[in-house]
This record gives sequence, structure tokens and C-alpha cells, in this order.
Amino acid sequence: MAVTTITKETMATSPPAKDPLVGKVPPRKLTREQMLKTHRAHVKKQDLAPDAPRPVKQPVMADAYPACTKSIKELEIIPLSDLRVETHHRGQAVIVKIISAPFIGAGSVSIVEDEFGNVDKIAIYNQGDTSILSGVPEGCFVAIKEPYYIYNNAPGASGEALDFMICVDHPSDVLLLRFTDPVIPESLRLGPILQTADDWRNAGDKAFLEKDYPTAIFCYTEGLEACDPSTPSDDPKRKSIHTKRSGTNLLLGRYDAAKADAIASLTGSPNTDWKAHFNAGRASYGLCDYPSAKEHLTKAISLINSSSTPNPSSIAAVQKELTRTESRLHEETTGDYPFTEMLSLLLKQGTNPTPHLDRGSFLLNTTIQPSPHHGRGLFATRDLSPGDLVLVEKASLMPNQYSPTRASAALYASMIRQMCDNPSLCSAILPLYPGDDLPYSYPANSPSPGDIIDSVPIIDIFQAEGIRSKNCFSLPLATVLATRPSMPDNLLANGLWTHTSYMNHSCVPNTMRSFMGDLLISRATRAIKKGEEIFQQYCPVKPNPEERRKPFVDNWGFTCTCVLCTSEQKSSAANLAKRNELVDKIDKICAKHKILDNIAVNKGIESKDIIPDAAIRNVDKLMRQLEDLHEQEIYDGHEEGGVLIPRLTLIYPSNWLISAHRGRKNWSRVVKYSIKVLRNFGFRTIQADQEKSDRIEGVEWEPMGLWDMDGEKGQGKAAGLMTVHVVAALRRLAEAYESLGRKEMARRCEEAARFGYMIVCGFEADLGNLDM
Ligand SMILES: C[S@@+](CC[C@H](N)C(=O)[O-])C[C@H]1O[C@@H](n2cnc3c(N)ncnc32)[C@H](O)[C@@H]1O
Repeated sequence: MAVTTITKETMATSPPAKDPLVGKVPPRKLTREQMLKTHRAHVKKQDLAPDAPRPVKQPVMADAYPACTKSIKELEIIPLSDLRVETHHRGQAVIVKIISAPFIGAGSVSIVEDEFGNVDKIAIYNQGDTSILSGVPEGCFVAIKEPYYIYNNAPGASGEALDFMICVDHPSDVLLLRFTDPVIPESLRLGPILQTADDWRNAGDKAFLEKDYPTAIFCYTEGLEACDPSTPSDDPKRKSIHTKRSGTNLLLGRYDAAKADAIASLTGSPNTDWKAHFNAGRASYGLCDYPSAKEHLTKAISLINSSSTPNPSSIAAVQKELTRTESRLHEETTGDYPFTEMLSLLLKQGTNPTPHLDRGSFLLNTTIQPSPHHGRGLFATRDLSPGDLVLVEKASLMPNQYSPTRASAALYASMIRQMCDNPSLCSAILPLYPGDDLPYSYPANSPSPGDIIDSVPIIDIFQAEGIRSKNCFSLPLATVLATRPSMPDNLLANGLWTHTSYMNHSCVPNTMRSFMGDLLISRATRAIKKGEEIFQQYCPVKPNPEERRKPFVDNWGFTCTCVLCTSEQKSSAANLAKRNELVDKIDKICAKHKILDNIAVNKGIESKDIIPDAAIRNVDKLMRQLEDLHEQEIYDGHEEGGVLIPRLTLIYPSNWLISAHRGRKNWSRVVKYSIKVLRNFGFRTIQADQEKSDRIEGVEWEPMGLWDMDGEKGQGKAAGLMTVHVVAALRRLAEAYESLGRKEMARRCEEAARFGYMIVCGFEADLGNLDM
């Protein structure tokens, strides 16, 4: 079923303050008949619309509570009749049988019965489709560890009987029990449904053929349990069930389990062991563990070759996997990617492309270390030049969901499901910074999220949501496509890149991030020395310093101390206030005379009108006043080792003036204001220095000077901010020089624009995309 929307439809309503029932056993509950009748009516309605989208529950941080970290064996089993209202039953558990079909809403709601005949309702959230518990079939047994018993309707709602349920948020708080599990009370047990390992294996095979893979896994597991414990561990029956379960786990994307089963199925005979290594290799590939994949696949080939009758089709199948594994290893070690080919692949896929590219991650240029700014950061492991690839990382998680209202819920659901399915992922995801909102922590030296208890990893959904919100990125299908004016800019998915997540923020960073499918590409925007911290912009920065600060405080809980933010703090309050007034005035004039500009932000805004002289003069005058309000001693390189500090509020009027003059083919003015745009983004050009002497058009200029601004002296302090607007200004400059007959300058500007566009898009993309 599709994961589509976030809803709180089945969330408990908060009890009123001082509710006398809180902490007490309810005085009366719905009877078994009432409960089953209402539930069946819901299920019937659901059956009439089986394809209705399945919503996702969004956790509410105010209600956060820790996951159970104890084994079921350590907990006191209590009857359902002991459950107290709005209470987390720490140290206790219930064991119940599911006695109804589930109602699938934001979670799975079922009716359950305990060994004493007590009946209650249970809502299980956050189970993935690979788990039987996402469907909670009637007749299965579950243990709910440290159950949370809540109101299911508003207490005292007029005319309604009080209704309660057990709410299971953390997926590891509920265990699917095997039919013969000794924790199931004797009176509740049905006795084994099937008797022998062969019966269970056949049942597994049947479920497999019906493509009910979670049930197949359940049956194979029962089959393994039913194997005679006195038989040796290399019992062929046991081995064959492991092989089957390995293949099924591979199909479900449960690579950790698939690999463990493959290894458990090794017999010592090349005739069967090549298959075990083949499965282990494919599972390792699924886990992006390419060295291990190569090892297993190489072993598989040598085993096939050593058998008396090597099967050519088996060799071909393994060789195919080995070849692609070697390609991933090549990418991981060299950073060599066919980006243009990758883009064509994304575009070739038609209307519903999958963003998942079969590529490795190139991370060798960076390492995680403690940062003076916050916690841990990413640092360069070697000197990098402007434009160099800093890293390419394949998303650890990235659902194919580009609808803005659904993208974050889809990523949250995928995080939970993937960690349950592949517990080894927990070691990459759970150390990420979760923010400071969790009202509890897990004591050191005792089990905590990610640890395996009762055969499943402990997952805390509130912690996971904190990690999602502090570490995820939004992304288009490809950044180069997003720079096309014709592309809608609201199609954004959400993903998690666990290595890049360690990068701290700077408003004027030394790298720029772009995307290609599910690959995050980061390139250096200036020279970075080995050992230097690497920064990225968490979100596009606002020109106004006050507005700029807000998202970082609100969403990420920090105040930025980059050279731009600290420099701007030195401006007088009076100057900042006057700047705001001028910006308002300029905005009003510009809004009246919208300009034609094909850079990304102006998508869809077009005007063929010639802008009146008076408006141009006015904007020019106000812009000069605005320039004068940027104190030279702060912005013009007298402080901070000669670094030019961006003057972001001046960019919009400079761009407007470029377009206004371009409309009149006044090329010398286009040159003047394009150079101003570059300077206002913090780039020093030789020409910009000459600007005041009015010799703009007579000065030769070295385009690379744009990027390598200050050499050794400015190392780590340069503040040029690379954006698609810089590229657009360079193109305008090139066009203007061309029109003025200055071919060499035009060529150099075009070359600089291409270089900038490579940084913006992550690869050498065609500048023509900016006109599409
Ligand atoms: C994605 S994490 C970055 C890695 C983080 N430093 C860590 O130790 O895991 C984002 C968090 O890092 C912190 N952070 C990032 N950039 C920062 C900066 N420039 N100054 C202070 N804190 C920053 C904020 O707390 C933010 O919520």
C-alpha cells in the first residue's frame, strides 16, 4: 500500500487536566461484543475501498517517550485488565492473541485477547511492509513490551462510551511471537499449527509462490525452529531452509538477514556454496559494502569453476554482479563518475523516474572530526582546488516521493522501516545529531537504540524523527534540471546522506552541494587546505541579516558565526534600519517594473517592456545610497585578511539594473552592474578594483581570479558566495563584452560561467540549460 499523507487521524486525544482516570484502571470498558462489532464495521468499510491510500502517523515530539530497552524475559507479564489509563507500564508487558482482522489506517488497529479472556484494542504504528506486523494477521501472538495505554476517544465525549487502546509507537516495543514461543501462556497456545520442519518449509514455499514474503520468512523461521535440535548444525534440511530464507530476505531488501542466512547455509560443498556466496555478495552489495561483495562474488566464481561441471550461466550471473561491484569500488576510490550519462539515464525514464542511481560513494577527501563550531564536522583530508570534487555520496535513504506535503513523512517512514529491516544501518543513522528536543536519554552502558534485544533492533521513533529533521536535505531530481526556468521548483524529495550530515553550516561556505538522482555531489567553491573544516549552506541564505538568522535558530538551534554574519553584526543598528528602508523603496519600484531574467529565481516572470528612464535612475540612486550604508571598513576587505564581505541586499537591485540596461542594449552598463553582482556576492575581480576609476572596459581580467581570491592569505576566510546568480551575471558579462567587440573578455567570462555552473550543478553541464 502506498504511503501518502501525514495524518493524526488515530492519535489519542490528550486527556483534560486533572483527569481522575489517569493512572487508574478504567471503571468500565466496552464489552468484547461492542468492541468486535464496531471494529468489524470499520474493517468492512475498509474492505470496500481496499486501494485507499494508507496514511502515515507523524510523531508528536511533546508526547515523546523512550522505547523499551528490556528483553521480554525481564518484564512482568500483566493481564489486560491491569492496564491503567494514560500510563506507560514500565517493567511490564502483555502477551495477547490477535482476534480480529486489522483495520489499516495510520497504523494497524486490531482486537486482542489475553490468557484470562480480557479483550482490548491495540494500534501498532511504524511497521514496514516487510513485517507481518504491518498487517497483524488474525490468530498471531504478540508481546507488547512496556505498553502505553491511552484514550481512544475524547474522555467524556457526549454520548460515547469511554474507549481505550494500547498504542505501540516504537516498532521494537511489539514482538511477533512464534506459535511455540515459550513466553506464550499455556492456556493461550494453540499448540503447533504445523508439526515438522518439512511442513513449515512447504508452507514457506507456498507463501513464497504467492509472493507473501513476510509470511514465507515466518514459516521458514518456524521450520528452522522445528528442525531436530539433536541433528548436527550442518544438517542439509536446516541449510536448505537458510538458503530459501536468504533468497526471500534478499527480495525484501533485508540484506543483513539475507547475508547471515547465506553464510549459515554454507555446507562445505562447492555445488551449493557458490550460491551461498552469491547471495552473501548480493546482500553485501545491497548494504553498499562493496569490498565484502567483491570477496563473496570472487569466491562464488572460484567455487563454480572448481566443481566438476561448471555451469556457464551461473558464472555469467555471478560475473555480472562482480563487474558492477568493481565499478562501485572504482567510483569509491577515484571519484570518477559519468555524470552526463547518469543524467541521461534519469531523463530517459519517462514520467515517473526513479532517482536511485546504481553508483558508489566517493568520500575519501573528507573525514569526520570534532569541530570548534559544533560537535563533529567534516574536514578535508587533502588540499582541494576550487571546483574539485569534495565528495559524492549515495543517499542512505531517499524515498521516491517528490510531493512537498508527503516527502518528509515518506523519509520518516523509510528511516524506521530500513533500520528495522537492516539493523546494520542503525550504526550509520543513530549517531547523527538528533537535536536537543528529546526529553530523555538512554543511560550509557545499558541497551539503547540500535542494540538488538529479542532479535530486533531497538528503535526510538522520536529520536529517529529528531535525526530526520536535523539532517535531511530536500532535493530536485537533478540540480541542473532545477536551474531550468521552465522547471517547476516545488518538486522536492527528502533524503538522508549520513556522511554529508556531519558537515556544519556556513552562510558563505567553501563547498556547494548539488544533486543527481539520489547522489549528493559537493564541490569546492574555493581552495581548501588539508585539515580545514568543510562547510555547506543548510538552506539558501536571506539578504537581510535578521531574516537570515531565523531559520538556523528555529530549525537547527544555532546562531551562525560565519564571516558574513559576524561582519554584519558590526554594522550600526541605525545603518541596518536605513538599509531596510531603502530596500523597501527599491523593491516597490522594481515590483512595478518586473524584469526579464532567465536565472532560476525569476522563473516565469517575464516582461518585454522597456523600463522607463526615471525608474532606472531612481533604482540606481537608491542603490548607491544603499552601497554607502555598507561600511567600507566592514565590507571592503580592510578587516578579515582582505576578504570582501558579500553585500547581499545589493544583489537584487544590481540584477534588476542589468536586466533593465540589457533591455536597452546598453552594454557598458550591463558590464558595470554584472561586475557589481559579482562583488556583492563577495568576489573580487581585477575590474571591480578598477571600477571607481571608470576604466571598466579597458582592463584585462583573469577569470580564475574570481575563485582563487586571496591565495594563501585569505585561506579559510574568503567569503565569495557561489550561486546560480553568479553564473547568470557572468553570462550577462560575456554577452555584453561580445556585443562591445571584446571577444577575449567574452570568452573568459563564458569560461568562468561554465566553471561556476559546474560547481552549481556538480558536473560540466551545458549553460544552455539556463535558457530552457
Ligand atoms: C546536520 S548536524 C551537523 C553535524 C553536527 N555538528 C554533529 O555534531 O553531528 C546539524 C547541527 O549542527 C549544528 N551546527 C551546524 N552548523 C553550525 C554552526 N555553524 N554553528 C553552530 N552549530 C552548528 C547545529 O546544532 C545543527 O542542528
